Amino acid sequence: MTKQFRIQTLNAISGAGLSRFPDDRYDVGGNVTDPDALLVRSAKLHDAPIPDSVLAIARAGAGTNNIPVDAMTQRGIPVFNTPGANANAVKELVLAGLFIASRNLIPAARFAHELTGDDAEIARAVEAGKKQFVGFELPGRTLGVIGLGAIGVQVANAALGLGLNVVGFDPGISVEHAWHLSAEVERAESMEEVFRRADILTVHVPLIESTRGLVSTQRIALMKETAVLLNFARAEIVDEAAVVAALDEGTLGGYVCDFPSTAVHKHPKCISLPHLGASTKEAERNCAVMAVDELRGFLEDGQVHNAVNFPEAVLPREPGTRRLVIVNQNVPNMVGQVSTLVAERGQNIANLLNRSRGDLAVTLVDVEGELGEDVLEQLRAIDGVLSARALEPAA
Ligand SMILES: NC(=O)c1ccc[n+]([C@@H]2O[C@H](COP(=O)([O-])OP(=O)(O)OC[C@H]3O[C@@H](n4cnc5c(N)ncnc54)[C@H](O)[C@@H]3O)[C@@H](O)[C@H]2O)c1
Ligand SMILES: O=C(O)[C@H](O)COP(=O)(O)O
Repeated sequence: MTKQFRIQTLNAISGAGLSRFPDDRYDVGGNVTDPDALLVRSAKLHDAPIPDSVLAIARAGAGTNNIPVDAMTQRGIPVFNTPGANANAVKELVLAGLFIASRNLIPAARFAHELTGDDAEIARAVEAGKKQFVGFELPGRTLGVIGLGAIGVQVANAALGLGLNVVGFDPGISVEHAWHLSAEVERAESMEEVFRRADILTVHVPLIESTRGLVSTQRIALMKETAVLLNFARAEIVDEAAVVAALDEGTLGGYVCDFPSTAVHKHPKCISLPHLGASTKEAERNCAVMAVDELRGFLEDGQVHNAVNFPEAVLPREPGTRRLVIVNQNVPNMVGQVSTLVAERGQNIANLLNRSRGDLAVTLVDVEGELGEDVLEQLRAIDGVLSARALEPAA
């Protein structure tokens, strides 16, 4: 039996999320063809053809740099992500990174793993060898945080609890995140100030053109020679060649990141983890649940919540009406043309919502009576309409 919606998953997505797609109406899986929506984690979609059937893409996670967002916007396809759903998991790994760096934990564990002999010999080797792993304590040191979004705020607040001084920089901090940021976090006047002052510096910005190579040769040169750089955001935010050069010259103390590469994974002053930031059961569940709910909201009701390229458009369904979901360019007279078209058919509009973001707008129109393919053809023919769908009556 053909089901109403088809979802193609391009990564392993938590069952706690997938089970929210009602079985009787959704076909879900990696082999689904002609999907209405794609559900991904880190799968790279830039070079993959996105089928014409796709109405929406959801990223069960934070970063959408693996998705051609601009091209999807041009096609009128919303790209959803799951803000904050994995922030605690990343915060915990960043804290682990702090301790890994301050107490030389990975080389120390490697040393212990390599010990040979009987217990007495091991005990002697431990006492002789441990001095090479002497670390430093965190209270009184300064943590610099670049990017105070869902993750940066949690890292900053938790670091205060460990006795660190925290200095942060985020010119675009949201009101929501500012509310959650402890007043004890000092606001830096510039990014450079953070680089200069930090004993440990951590970056929590998205990978976009303006953040690519943000940790550059020039900025690393501002850092203390003993400073440690943490990168649990994206590899490309850091100029790896510049980091390796500074580590080799002794002008940077260490680099801990979530992104192994040929440049860093074997470097004696680098610790890299295999992109584990969001890999907890809790984060995987949170992200999947949120992403599935976002997709269902859009497919079933035309609602847009947490899209990175679309305006928020949330309008409760009007019982008994059919809904037109129109994605259009944000130009004058779109709503006028849509409502005229409906009125000329002698149909009443029970409810209407028009929301815009940049060059794009979403128009939801709840209409009394039938809506056939003809009205959709007419809507799609309007200059500036990118897509139009009609949804069955709400219960
Ligand atoms: N390692 C992992 O597994 C993992 C997991 C989750 C997220 N991430 C990465 O971390 C990034 C941040 O996640 P988030 O949930 O905190 O996102 P978020 O959108 O809540 O926060 C990002 C913050 O960065 C700020 N920002 C952007 N450009 C900046 C700049 N040039 N200087 C200073 N601040 C700037 C924004 O204003 C925003 O407040 C994601 O985009 C993703 O790439 C990695
Ligand atoms: O941006 C994110 O949310 C993280 O990088 C997590 O990626 P993952 O879902 O592939 O673990």
